[in-house]
Amino acid sequence: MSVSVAPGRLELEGLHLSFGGLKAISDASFVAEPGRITALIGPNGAGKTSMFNCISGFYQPQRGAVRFDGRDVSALAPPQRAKLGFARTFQNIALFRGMTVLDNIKLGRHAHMRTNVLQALTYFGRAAREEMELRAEIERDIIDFLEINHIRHMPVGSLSYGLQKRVELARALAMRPRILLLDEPVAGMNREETEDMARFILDVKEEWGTTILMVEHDMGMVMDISDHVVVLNFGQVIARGLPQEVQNNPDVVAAYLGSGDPAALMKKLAGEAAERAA
Ligand SMILES: Nc1ncnc2c1ncn2[C@@H]1O[C@H](COP(=O)(O)OP(=O)(O)OP(=O)(O)O)[C@@H](O)[C@H]1O
Repeated sequence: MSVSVAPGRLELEGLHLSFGGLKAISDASFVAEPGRITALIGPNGAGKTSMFNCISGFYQPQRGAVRFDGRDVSALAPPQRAKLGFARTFQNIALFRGMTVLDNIKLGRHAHMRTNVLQALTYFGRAAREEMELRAEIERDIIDFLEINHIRHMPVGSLSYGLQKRVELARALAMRPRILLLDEPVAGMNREETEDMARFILDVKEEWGTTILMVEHDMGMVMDISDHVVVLNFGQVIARGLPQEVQNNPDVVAAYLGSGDPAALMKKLAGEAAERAA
Protein backbone atom coordinates (compact mmCIF):
# COMPACT_ATOMS: atom_id res chain seq x y z
CA MET A 1 0.00 0.00 0.00
CA SER A 2 1.30 3.44 -0.81
CA VAL A 3 -1.50 5.75 0.06
CA SER A 4 -0.33 8.90 1.74
CA VAL A 5 -3.22 11.24 2.35
CA ALA A 6 -3.26 13.11 5.65
CA PRO A 7 -6.41 12.31 7.60
CA GLY A 8 -8.68 15.23 8.40
CA ARG A 9 -10.30 16.28 11.67
CA LEU A 10 -14.03 16.89 11.50
CA GLU A 11 -15.69 19.06 14.09
CA LEU A 12 -19.38 19.80 14.41
CA GLU A 13 -20.33 22.64 16.65
CA GLY A 14 -23.82 23.53 17.84
CA LEU A 15 -25.64 22.18 14.78
CA HIS A 16 -29.36 22.89 14.45
CA LEU A 17 -31.51 21.58 11.63
CA SER A 18 -35.30 21.83 11.43
CA PHE A 19 -37.79 20.70 8.83
CA GLY A 20 -40.65 23.10 9.31
CA GLY A 21 -41.55 22.72 12.98
CA LEU A 22 -39.67 19.44 13.40
CA LYS A 23 -36.23 19.64 15.01
CA ALA A 24 -34.12 16.93 13.39
CA ILE A 25 -30.86 18.10 14.99
CA SER A 26 -30.66 20.24 18.07
CA ASP A 27 -27.43 21.85 19.30
CA ALA A 28 -25.31 18.84 18.38
CA SER A 29 -21.53 18.94 18.75
CA PHE A 30 -18.89 16.25 18.39
CA VAL A 31 -15.52 15.55 16.83
CA ALA A 32 -14.31 12.80 14.52
CA GLU A 33 -10.60 12.61 15.31
CA PRO A 34 -8.04 12.06 12.55
CA GLY A 35 -7.26 8.47 11.74
CA ARG A 36 -9.96 7.14 14.08
CA ILE A 37 -13.24 5.33 13.54
CA THR A 38 -16.12 7.30 15.04
CA ALA A 39 -19.57 5.69 15.03
CA LEU A 40 -22.75 7.72 15.11
CA ILE A 41 -25.57 5.66 16.58
CA GLY A 42 -29.07 6.24 17.88
CA PRO A 43 -32.62 4.91 17.59
CA ASN A 44 -34.67 5.30 14.41
CA GLY A 45 -35.42 8.93 13.66
CA ALA A 46 -32.67 10.19 16.01
CA GLY A 47 -31.18 12.42 13.29
CA LYS A 48 -28.20 10.37 12.08
CA THR A 49 -28.92 10.65 8.37
CA SER A 50 -29.75 14.34 8.74
CA MET A 51 -26.41 14.81 10.46
CA PHE A 52 -24.62 12.96 7.65
CA ASN A 53 -26.33 15.16 5.11
CA CYS A 54 -25.18 18.27 6.97
CA ILE A 55 -21.63 16.94 7.01
CA SER A 56 -21.50 16.11 3.33
CA GLY A 57 -23.28 19.34 2.37
CA PHE A 58 -26.63 18.00 1.14
CA TYR A 59 -28.42 19.86 3.94
CA GLN A 60 -27.65 23.31 5.26
CA PRO A 61 -28.08 23.50 9.04
CA GLN A 62 -29.85 26.65 10.21
CA ARG A 63 -27.21 27.19 12.90
CA GLY A 64 -23.82 25.86 13.91
CA ALA A 65 -20.64 25.03 12.06
CA VAL A 66 -19.07 22.09 10.26
CA ARG A 67 -15.29 22.45 10.45
CA PHE A 68 -12.67 20.43 8.67
CA ASP A 69 -9.14 20.85 9.99
CA GLY A 70 -10.29 24.08 11.59
CA ARG A 71 -11.77 25.50 8.38
CA ASP A 72 -15.48 26.31 8.38
CA VAL A 73 -16.91 24.35 5.45
CA SER A 74 -20.58 24.93 6.35
CA ALA A 75 -21.26 26.99 3.24
CA LEU A 76 -19.56 24.60 0.80
CA ALA A 77 -21.59 22.46 -1.60
CA PRO A 78 -20.99 18.66 -1.73
CA PRO A 79 -18.56 18.77 -4.71
CA GLN A 80 -16.44 21.40 -2.97
CA ARG A 81 -16.32 19.25 0.16
CA ALA A 82 -15.39 16.27 -2.02
CA LYS A 83 -12.43 18.26 -3.30
CA LEU A 84 -11.31 18.83 0.30
CA GLY A 85 -11.32 15.07 0.84
CA PHE A 86 -14.87 14.12 1.90
CA ALA A 87 -16.00 10.80 0.42
CA ARG A 88 -19.27 9.09 1.18
CA THR A 89 -21.05 5.80 0.72
CA PHE A 90 -24.84 5.62 0.77
CA GLN A 91 -27.43 3.56 2.62
CA ASN A 92 -28.91 2.51 -0.71
CA ILE A 93 -26.08 1.61 -3.00
CA ALA A 94 -25.37 4.43 -5.47
CA LEU A 95 -23.49 2.74 -8.31
CA PHE A 96 -24.01 2.47 -12.06
CA ARG A 97 -25.35 -1.05 -12.30
CA GLY A 98 -24.65 -1.53 -16.01
CA MET A 99 -21.03 -0.42 -15.75
CA THR A 100 -18.13 -2.63 -14.70
CA VAL A 101 -16.63 -2.58 -11.25
CA LEU A 102 -13.47 -0.92 -12.57
CA ASP A 103 -15.36 1.84 -14.40
CA ASN A 104 -17.50 2.56 -11.33
CA ILE A 105 -14.40 2.89 -9.18
CA LYS A 106 -12.71 5.14 -11.73
CA LEU A 107 -15.66 7.52 -11.63
CA GLY A 108 -14.89 8.14 -7.96
CA ARG A 109 -11.50 9.45 -8.89
CA HIS A 110 -12.51 11.52 -11.88
CA ALA A 111 -13.93 14.08 -9.47
CA HIS A 112 -10.33 15.02 -8.67
CA MET A 113 -8.63 14.71 -12.03
CA ARG A 114 -7.45 17.70 -14.01
CA THR A 115 -9.16 16.38 -17.10
CA ASN A 116 -12.86 15.65 -16.99
CA VAL A 117 -14.60 12.34 -17.58
CA LEU A 118 -15.26 12.95 -21.27
CA GLN A 119 -11.70 14.02 -21.99
CA ALA A 120 -10.40 11.16 -19.93
CA LEU A 121 -12.45 8.68 -21.91
CA THR A 122 -10.74 9.82 -25.10
CA TYR A 123 -7.17 8.67 -25.09
CA PHE A 124 -5.20 11.78 -25.94
CA GLY A 125 -2.39 13.67 -24.28
CA ARG A 126 -2.64 14.41 -20.63
CA ALA A 127 -6.01 12.67 -20.40
CA ALA A 128 -4.53 9.42 -21.66
CA ARG A 129 -1.59 9.64 -19.29
CA GLU A 130 -3.79 10.41 -16.30
CA GLU A 131 -6.12 7.61 -17.30
CA MET A 132 -3.33 5.05 -17.39
CA GLU A 133 -1.84 6.23 -14.13
CA LEU A 134 -5.25 6.16 -12.52
CA ARG A 135 -5.95 2.64 -13.68
CA ALA A 136 -2.60 1.38 -12.40
CA GLU A 137 -3.07 3.12 -9.09
CA ILE A 138 -6.61 1.85 -8.61
CA GLU A 139 -5.58 -1.69 -9.45
CA ARG A 140 -2.59 -1.55 -7.13
CA ASP A 141 -4.04 0.31 -4.18
CA ILE A 142 -7.72 -0.44 -4.15
CA ILE A 143 -8.77 -3.50 -6.15
CA ASP A 144 -6.11 -5.73 -4.62
CA PHE A 145 -6.64 -4.22 -1.21
CA LEU A 146 -10.38 -4.90 -1.20
CA GLU A 147 -9.96 -8.33 -2.81
CA ILE A 148 -12.21 -7.60 -5.79
CA ASN A 149 -9.75 -8.52 -8.52
CA HIS A 150 -11.86 -11.41 -9.75
CA ILE A 151 -14.90 -9.20 -10.40
CA ARG A 152 -13.23 -6.09 -11.81
CA HIS A 153 -14.65 -6.52 -15.33
CA MET A 154 -18.11 -7.62 -14.23
CA PRO A 155 -21.13 -5.32 -14.34
CA VAL A 156 -21.99 -4.15 -10.85
CA GLY A 157 -25.65 -5.19 -11.25
CA SER A 158 -24.62 -8.85 -11.49
CA LEU A 159 -22.89 -8.89 -8.10
CA SER A 160 -24.13 -9.94 -4.68
CA TYR A 161 -25.26 -7.21 -2.33
CA GLY A 162 -22.17 -7.59 -0.14
CA LEU A 163 -19.83 -7.20 -3.11
CA GLN A 164 -21.74 -4.16 -4.37
CA LYS A 165 -21.23 -2.50 -1.00
CA ARG A 166 -17.52 -3.30 -1.26
CA VAL A 167 -17.37 -1.71 -4.72
CA GLU A 168 -19.02 1.38 -3.26
CA LEU A 169 -16.29 1.50 -0.63
CA ALA A 170 -13.71 1.10 -3.40
CA ARG A 171 -15.18 4.03 -5.28
CA ALA A 172 -15.05 6.19 -2.17
CA LEU A 173 -11.41 5.17 -1.60
CA ALA A 174 -10.58 6.10 -5.19
CA MET A 175 -11.30 9.69 -4.19
CA ARG A 176 -8.32 9.42 -1.80
CA PRO A 177 -10.48 10.65 1.04
CA ARG A 178 -9.24 12.50 4.07
CA ILE A 179 -12.49 11.53 5.73
CA LEU A 180 -14.68 8.60 4.81
CA LEU A 181 -18.39 8.89 5.63
CA LEU A 182 -20.04 5.47 5.69
CA ASP A 183 -23.82 5.45 5.84
CA GLU A 184 -24.85 2.07 7.27
CA PRO A 185 -22.00 0.12 5.65
CA VAL A 186 -23.30 -3.30 6.73
CA ALA A 187 -27.07 -2.74 6.51
CA GLY A 188 -28.76 -5.69 4.85
CA MET A 189 -25.64 -7.88 4.99
CA ASN A 190 -25.46 -11.40 6.33
CA ARG A 191 -23.02 -12.25 9.11
CA GLU A 192 -20.15 -13.25 6.82
CA GLU A 193 -20.52 -10.15 4.63
CA THR A 194 -20.67 -8.00 7.76
CA GLU A 195 -17.47 -9.51 9.12
CA ASP A 196 -15.70 -8.97 5.79
CA MET A 197 -16.81 -5.35 5.62
CA ALA A 198 -15.81 -4.71 9.23
CA ARG A 199 -12.36 -6.09 8.48
CA PHE A 200 -11.98 -3.88 5.39
CA ILE A 201 -13.05 -0.78 7.30
CA LEU A 202 -10.47 -1.57 9.98
CA ASP A 203 -7.84 -2.16 7.29
CA VAL A 204 -8.62 1.23 5.73
CA LYS A 205 -8.05 2.84 9.10
CA GLU A 206 -4.87 0.93 9.81
CA GLU A 207 -3.26 0.98 6.38
CA TRP A 208 -4.53 4.26 4.94
CA GLY A 209 -4.90 6.11 8.24
CA THR A 210 -8.15 7.66 6.99
CA THR A 211 -10.57 9.37 9.38
CA ILE A 212 -13.79 7.35 9.33
CA LEU A 213 -17.25 8.40 10.48
CA MET A 214 -19.99 5.81 10.16
CA VAL A 215 -23.67 5.62 10.91
CA GLU A 216 -24.51 2.05 11.77
CA HIS A 217 -27.28 0.07 13.49
CA ASP A 218 -25.33 -3.16 13.91
CA MET A 219 -24.18 -2.72 17.51
CA GLY A 220 -21.89 -5.75 17.47
CA MET A 221 -19.96 -4.29 14.58
CA VAL A 222 -19.97 -0.79 16.07
CA MET A 223 -18.63 -2.04 19.39
CA ASP A 224 -15.99 -4.19 17.69
CA ILE A 225 -14.34 -1.66 15.43
CA SER A 226 -15.08 1.87 16.69
CA ASP A 227 -12.60 3.97 18.61
CA HIS A 228 -15.26 6.43 19.64
CA VAL A 229 -19.05 6.30 19.70
CA VAL A 230 -21.45 9.26 19.59
CA VAL A 231 -25.09 8.64 20.49
CA LEU A 232 -27.91 10.77 19.14
CA ASN A 233 -31.46 10.82 20.44
CA PHE A 234 -34.14 13.24 19.24
CA GLY A 235 -31.41 15.18 17.42
CA GLN A 236 -29.25 15.68 20.51
CA VAL A 237 -25.95 14.11 21.46
CA ILE A 238 -26.80 12.21 24.64
CA ALA A 239 -23.52 10.33 25.09
CA ARG A 240 -20.07 9.93 23.62
CA GLY A 241 -17.02 7.91 24.55
CA LEU A 242 -15.35 4.56 24.19
CA PRO A 243 -17.64 1.75 22.98
CA GLN A 244 -17.76 0.11 26.43
CA GLU A 245 -18.55 3.41 28.13
CA VAL A 246 -21.42 4.12 25.78
CA GLN A 247 -22.72 0.58 25.97
CA ASN A 248 -23.06 0.86 29.74
CA ASN A 249 -24.43 4.38 29.79
CA PRO A 250 -27.95 4.33 31.31
CA ASP A 251 -29.09 7.27 29.12
CA VAL A 252 -28.20 5.30 26.02
CA VAL A 253 -29.94 2.21 27.23
CA ALA A 254 -33.01 4.24 28.13
CA ALA A 255 -33.01 5.92 24.72
CA TYR A 256 -33.12 2.59 22.95
CA LEU A 257 -35.27 0.61 25.29
CA GLY A 258 -36.93 2.77 27.84
CA SER A 259 -35.41 0.46 30.46
CA GLY A 260 -32.17 0.17 32.38
CA ASP A 261 -31.07 -3.24 31.14
CA PRO A 262 -27.96 -3.14 28.91
CA ALA A 263 -28.08 -6.88 28.26
CA ALA A 264 -31.61 -6.56 26.89
CA LEU A 265 -30.49 -3.59 24.80
CA MET A 266 -27.73 -5.59 23.18
CA LYS A 267 -30.08 -8.49 22.56
CA LYS A 268 -32.66 -6.23 20.98
CA LEU A 269 -30.12 -4.48 18.78
CA ALA A 270 -28.52 -7.74 17.71
CA GLY A 271 -32.00 -9.01 16.85
CA GLU A 272 -32.75 -5.90 14.78
CA ALA A 273 -29.49 -6.31 12.87
CA ALA A 274 -30.28 -9.98 12.18
CA GLU A 275 -33.79 -9.06 11.03
CA ARG A 276 -32.40 -6.54 8.56
CA ALA A 277 -29.92 -9.08 7.25
CA ALA A 278 -32.56 -11.80 6.81
N1 LIG B 1 -36.29 15.70 4.30
C1 LIG B 1 -36.98 15.66 5.43
N2 LIG B 1 -38.14 16.34 5.58
C2 LIG B 1 -38.84 16.31 6.73
N3 LIG B 1 -38.47 15.62 7.83
C3 LIG B 1 -37.33 14.92 7.75
C4 LIG B 1 -36.52 14.90 6.56
N4 LIG B 1 -35.44 14.10 6.80
C5 LIG B 1 -35.58 13.66 8.06
N5 LIG B 1 -36.69 14.14 8.62
C6 LIG B 1 -37.14 13.90 10.02
O1 LIG B 1 -36.04 14.25 10.86
C7 LIG B 1 -35.94 13.33 11.94
C8 LIG B 1 -34.57 12.66 11.88
O2 LIG B 1 -34.53 11.78 10.77
P1 LIG B 1 -33.24 11.03 10.29
O3 LIG B 1 -33.57 10.30 9.02
O4 LIG B 1 -32.09 11.98 10.24
O5 LIG B 1 -33.01 9.98 11.48
P2 LIG B 1 -32.10 8.68 11.51
O6 LIG B 1 -31.47 8.66 12.85
O7 LIG B 1 -31.18 8.66 10.35
O8 LIG B 1 -33.17 7.53 11.39
P3 LIG B 1 -33.01 6.02 10.82
O9 LIG B 1 -32.11 5.29 11.76
O10 LIG B 1 -34.41 5.51 10.86
O11 LIG B 1 -32.46 6.12 9.43
C9 LIG B 1 -37.08 12.34 11.78
O12 LIG B 1 -38.14 12.76 12.58
C10 LIG B 1 -37.43 12.44 10.31
O13 LIG B 1 -38.79 12.13 10.09
